[in-house]
Amino acid sequence: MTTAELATALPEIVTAQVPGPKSKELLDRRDEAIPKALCGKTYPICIKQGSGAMFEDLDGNKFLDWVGGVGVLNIGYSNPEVIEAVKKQTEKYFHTIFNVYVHDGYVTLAERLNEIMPCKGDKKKTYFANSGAECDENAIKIAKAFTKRSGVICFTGAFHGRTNLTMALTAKKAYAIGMGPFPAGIFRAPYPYVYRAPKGYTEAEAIQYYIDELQKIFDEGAPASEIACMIVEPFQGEGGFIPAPIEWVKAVRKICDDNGILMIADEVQCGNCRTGKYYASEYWAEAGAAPDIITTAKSLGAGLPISAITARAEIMDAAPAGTIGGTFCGNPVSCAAALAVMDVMKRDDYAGKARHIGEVVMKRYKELQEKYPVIGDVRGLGAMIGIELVKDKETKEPATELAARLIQNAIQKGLLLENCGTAGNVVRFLAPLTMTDEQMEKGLEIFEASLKEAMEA
Ligand SMILES: Cc1ncc(COP(=O)(O)O)c(C=O)c1O
Repeated sequence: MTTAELATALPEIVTAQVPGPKSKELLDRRDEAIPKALCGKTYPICIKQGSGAMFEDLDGNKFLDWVGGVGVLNIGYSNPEVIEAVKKQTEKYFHTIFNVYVHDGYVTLAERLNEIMPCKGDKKKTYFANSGAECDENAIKIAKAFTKRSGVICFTGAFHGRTNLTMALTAKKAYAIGMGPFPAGIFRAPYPYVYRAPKGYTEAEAIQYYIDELQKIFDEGAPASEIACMIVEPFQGEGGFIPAPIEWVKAVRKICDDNGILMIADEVQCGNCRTGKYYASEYWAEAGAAPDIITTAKSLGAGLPISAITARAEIMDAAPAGTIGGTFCGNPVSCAAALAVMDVMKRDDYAGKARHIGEVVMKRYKELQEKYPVIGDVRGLGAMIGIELVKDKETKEPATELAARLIQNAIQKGLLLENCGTAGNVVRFLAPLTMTDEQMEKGLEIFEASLKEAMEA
């Protein structure tokens, strides 16, 4: 099958079981060659080629991908314009070390991001790193340099990466076992998940509860004058696909303004058109609560490693020479890919595509919520949607095994899904925004059939 044919194909299993024989052989070799920590058994899938929202495995099974490389493939697999830009760049040079000799792609990409990033201020600057963890870590270093303070506030459910500092900010304890000691001065407040606020609260009361909990850090943890920054995911990803309510964001903005604290929006997963805006912080800016610093990665380079930190010039210029930078940061091939991604996403209105897909999927998920008592909360922003499985709507007890069975069933029918959330009971929707309407319908059909089977097991 050609990649052009694959882009519009429908999910279909051609071997009786996943994994088929060719994939099985590679999986066995993987188990011998790669650390156990990276050899999970949930996804017995080996890719041969991808196109649009589809990929084909080594055995010819065709999958519709609703995971999208965990937010990396907003523009789909192997976009031809990105391929062309990467080819052109590789024919010129692969690498320069930016602080020794400058290349045009780095500067142009920075200028383009400075224009569109909805953070506070007029004159902005951007610095590039290689991954989500690196951009978050560097945003915090820059915030410390600017404020001359060392404290950092993060939130429950947060995921910011796996370097020593970002691991300390990441909430999931299992990811950090035996990895300490971690840096001092990190404080954690509850992320404003209204659905799980103390029983009986109205939405407004729940938001106030989360604001009060945040304030407690200043009373019990550290004075506000010692805090450099707060780092928040506008739409929490790994923690369970939860949008931060705008009234809470406005209150956080005020707390930051009143106390000289910088507000960092981590758009590593939710950025690059996923939520129906180019960056989710646009929703905050429209409400008068723009963050000071925005970090992004994943779909920025369509799969090539690149991440960005953008803020007003006075913040970015506070980092002394030598404190930021790295050999591969702003690699020319990654910058070329990111520039092509931005051209395509702006020209073809990818934010609009996310709104369209989001509307259709959300409507269907809400119908499923009415129909099946195992579906608790359903929430989303654009095409970033979480559907939560519970044992009982009243108690909201997580149905973790049910989510695992649903995912397994869907894989056998050609739909790739992934879970998230502290209990692993939220199924996330992160399909490439290139998905056709026909593929979306087929995916929704498979989703419901897989859920029904999982409930009957
Ligand atoms: C919100 C957020 N921040 C940071 C990261 C870390 O990114 P990376 O895995 O590229 O280091 C992730 C990864 O999933 C993420 O979702």
